[in-house]
Amino acid sequence: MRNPRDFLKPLCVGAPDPVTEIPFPPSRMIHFFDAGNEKMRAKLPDIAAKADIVLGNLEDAVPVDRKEAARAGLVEVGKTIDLGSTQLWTRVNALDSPWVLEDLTTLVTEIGDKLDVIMVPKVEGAWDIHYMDRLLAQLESRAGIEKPILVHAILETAQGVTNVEEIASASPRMQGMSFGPADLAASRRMKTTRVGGGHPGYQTITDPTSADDLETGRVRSQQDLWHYSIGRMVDACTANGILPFYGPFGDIKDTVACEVQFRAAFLMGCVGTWSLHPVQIDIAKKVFSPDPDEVLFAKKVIEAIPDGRGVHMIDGKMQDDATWKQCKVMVDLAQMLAEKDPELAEAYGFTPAAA
Ligand SMILES: CC(=O)SCCNC(=O)CCNC(=O)[C@H](O)C(C)(C)COP(=O)(O)OP(=O)(O)OC[C@H]1O[C@@H](n2cnc3c(N)ncnc32)[C@H](O)[C@@H]1OP(=O)(O)O
Ligand SMILES: O=CC(=O)O
Ligand SMILES: [Mg+2]
Repeated sequence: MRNPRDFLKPLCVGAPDPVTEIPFPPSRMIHFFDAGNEKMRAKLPDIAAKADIVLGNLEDAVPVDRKEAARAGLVEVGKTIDLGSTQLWTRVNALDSPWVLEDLTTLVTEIGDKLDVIMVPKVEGAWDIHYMDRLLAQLESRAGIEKPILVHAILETAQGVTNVEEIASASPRMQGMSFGPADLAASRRMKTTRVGGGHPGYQTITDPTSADDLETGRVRSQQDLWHYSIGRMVDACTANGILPFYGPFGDIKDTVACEVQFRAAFLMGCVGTWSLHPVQIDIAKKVFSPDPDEVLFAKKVIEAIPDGRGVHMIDGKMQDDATWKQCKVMVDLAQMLAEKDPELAEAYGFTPAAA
């Protein structure tokens, strides 16, 4: 284990100092695009105006013969497109692939000052983050980068889930984690063919009403395949001051199920999700911006209990120190989002000056 006193020292002479706090700007959706696809690249300024984070994907979904085009397209994006306050991320190829070294070398050297976060797929343990940590420090030093590039791990292998706590605490560069249900399903030998969401076969059933009739009157209920792993990810991230995200939802046309999957993750503590298609940006924005009625109630609780202590009845519900803290989480998030979005500021009842 590293000497804890060295944890916040750069891992290469001339590299920037690690951050002490992970920044938490609006992060409701990480919008994936293929920078090698000219059509998608052309849409990026409009997409960036709506999305909190845009991510140039170099890994899965980019075919082998277009890996270099995707990388070169992302360099062009970084050099030529002004994304305003929208963050620019990338997902590099996996650490066991032949492309990742060139991904990292090229991107840090060419647009390292524009990249906020590098998403690393198929992270299995702290050793993968340690590799990234040292290499990024060397590349940052060589390129004269002043702000450290942060690292985001995808939780998408059985070994990654087993080691989730050590991954979350492996480096001060760790910005957060995304849940990757597609690769995780394959890694675990789950018998599914989907990218996220539920499965009609994963159910519970009530007892039979009679021994002779096993069919009628029994209620079946579809269960959440991902609850356990998302819960572990949320706890590991939050315990280490980093941010948990849900990942992809592949049934682009099923906007209803997408919204349900996103909302389950939001309620469990995720701060955002991936959007794979422009239609998912609006779903993510709706779900990961807290409901105005909940925010108004939370504001009422905070106003009614200025010191956050004791027991109170508000609208027939018991409130105490713990509910006050929940309300504070809700209002702080609402305030942060309202600063970016005047419509939300109005819905949440913040005057522009207070927002
Ligand atoms: C398991 C994982 O690893 S998930 C992460 C990896 N996967 C990805 O990154 C996938 C990203 N998304 C995509 O490639 C596409 O959205 C697809 C393949 C899913 C669907 O694409 P299409 O069939 O072209 O969708 P559709 O016809 O509805 O597209 C409408 C328009 O939106 C554009 N568009 C689609 N997806 C995106 C996107 N992610 N970003 C920007 N523009 C997009 C299309 O180019 C098309 O433009 P046009 O109207 O000018 O022709
Ligand atoms: O990369 C994401 C996944 O679900 O796999
Ligand atoms: Mg994956």
